[in-house]
Amino acid sequence: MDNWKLKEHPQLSRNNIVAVVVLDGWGEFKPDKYNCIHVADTPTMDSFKKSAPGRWRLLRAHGSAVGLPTEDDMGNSEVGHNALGAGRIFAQGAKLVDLALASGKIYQDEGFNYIKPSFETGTLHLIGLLSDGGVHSRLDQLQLLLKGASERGAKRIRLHILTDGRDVLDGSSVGFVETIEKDLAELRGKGVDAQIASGGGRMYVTMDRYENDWDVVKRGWDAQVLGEAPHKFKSAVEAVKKLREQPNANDQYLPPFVIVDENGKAVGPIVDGDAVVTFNFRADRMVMLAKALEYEDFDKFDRVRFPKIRYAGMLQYDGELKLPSHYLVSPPEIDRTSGEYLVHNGVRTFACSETVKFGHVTFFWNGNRSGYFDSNLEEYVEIPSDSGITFNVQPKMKALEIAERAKKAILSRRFHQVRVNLPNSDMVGHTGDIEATVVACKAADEAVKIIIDAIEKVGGIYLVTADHGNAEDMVKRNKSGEPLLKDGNIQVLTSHTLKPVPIAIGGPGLPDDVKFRTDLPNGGLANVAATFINLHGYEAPSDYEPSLIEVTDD
Ligand SMILES: O=C(O)[C@@H](CO)OP(=O)(O)O
Ligand SMILES: [Mn+2]
Ligand SMILES: [Mn+2]
Repeated sequence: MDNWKLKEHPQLSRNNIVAVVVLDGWGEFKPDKYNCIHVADTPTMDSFKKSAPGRWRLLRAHGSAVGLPTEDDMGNSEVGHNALGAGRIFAQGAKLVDLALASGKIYQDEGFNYIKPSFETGTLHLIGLLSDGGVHSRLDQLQLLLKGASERGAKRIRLHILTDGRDVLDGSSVGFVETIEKDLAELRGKGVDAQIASGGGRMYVTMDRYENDWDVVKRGWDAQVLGEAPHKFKSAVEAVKKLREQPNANDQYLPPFVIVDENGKAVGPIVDGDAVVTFNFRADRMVMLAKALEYEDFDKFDRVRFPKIRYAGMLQYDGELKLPSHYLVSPPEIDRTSGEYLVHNGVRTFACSETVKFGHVTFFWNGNRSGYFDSNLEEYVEIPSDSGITFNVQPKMKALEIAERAKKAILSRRFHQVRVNLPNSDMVGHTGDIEATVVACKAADEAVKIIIDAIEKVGGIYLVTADHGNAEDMVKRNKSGEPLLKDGNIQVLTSHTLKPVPIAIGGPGLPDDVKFRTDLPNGGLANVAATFINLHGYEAPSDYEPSLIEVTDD
């Protein structure tokens, strides 16, 4: 690729300072007491809405608009930020794995053939998130993989499960474990020695991200590899049921457990000669474990034992690090992202969030690629997140710090694009704590105000949007939209939603005649990159989804 030069925009000038703000988990929904954004005091975001339709509108952020298999798939940060940064819609991991399983190609490709020799004398270990959430993994894909691997010679299989409660309702873990236990029993009926070997809640065991807290990965390592955990059970159904009885227990944070035989011995530690597959397709929360499983040199925690295994990821999780080096399905090839174009055209970028979302505006934004395109033109700042807490205890998180850092970058006039992710509505929404989520939404709104004020001072432009819904609806509903009661109680929705997200543009640098086009009613997140490329004074590459704006002459 040598033609990185973007054409100058015929009407919009270059060298503007453009703030690109992504509110994580901020969708649009009717006023309702379970709509935390509506309940919260959010004057800044509300004020944008008044400029509709010309400078405020809604965007699609789920399903096919972000490359997911069906319109029932809620949006998520990975696919959302991929679309925002890349300006095009790519078939995403969930879909690519579906296709590879349906065609059987998954069993013909390099990754599976790499692990297969271990089936002869070793065990096949499958590690991943056990739910049908479709954000990080999917139960039906795991079921197909179990069947497919056993038909192709895996004689001893151990499953290391992570319970969800974040992409699906809390408490649903029991049902998922029961379902997979049935599949394993069927396999045993066919002579395959298959069982669950360990488990734990995704947020407490294994699925940390962006190196926020290595202890999370270590707890998983101890259970999965060493066969050691504070809790030991004879069966996983019993484990999950019992551990959920502890005060304040929930699926996301279940402590690690191992399954033991009648002599109290762990049934499935990972040992030399075994094969391991991490079956999540989504990258961010698997990269840390992938490093622990693959890197010879590793100093993040004491692994005690580093077994000689054949390891493959469901996908390759990091295209820059080529991690893991073996994988069952090739990841989407998200190339020529907006960030790469901007550096080739001399546009200077500053990106910032706190640890738990830092990779969203860098790694995901740049097409699942770590590092800078050009460190002379880019600066990425990570504000350390609190670790070891659930964010309902600190619903303001680091929103203020992120906004202040962005403000400084804007006022310095050193950057053309100042890009941030404000995590509050998403991270606190996932805790299911409605009161705290209201506080979170207000904090995010205040952070937006700080950034907008800075843009005002430098005569710049702002573009404020979100990656998917979450805090705007915190209750499970029936088909007619009423809360779906269970035993007379509402069921708190901890997951993302299918709702559209707002986008607002403005600022003193935005010419009066710039408005949202009216001919893109189905516009989605992938249309945003061309939009901000225009705001930087350039035409977007011709194969990008069209820009949302036009320069009118009235
Ligand atoms: O926390 C996460 O991993 C997901 C939900 O599973 O949220 P987000 O896509 O917003 O990062
Ligand atoms: Mn998100
Ligand atoms: Mn989320």
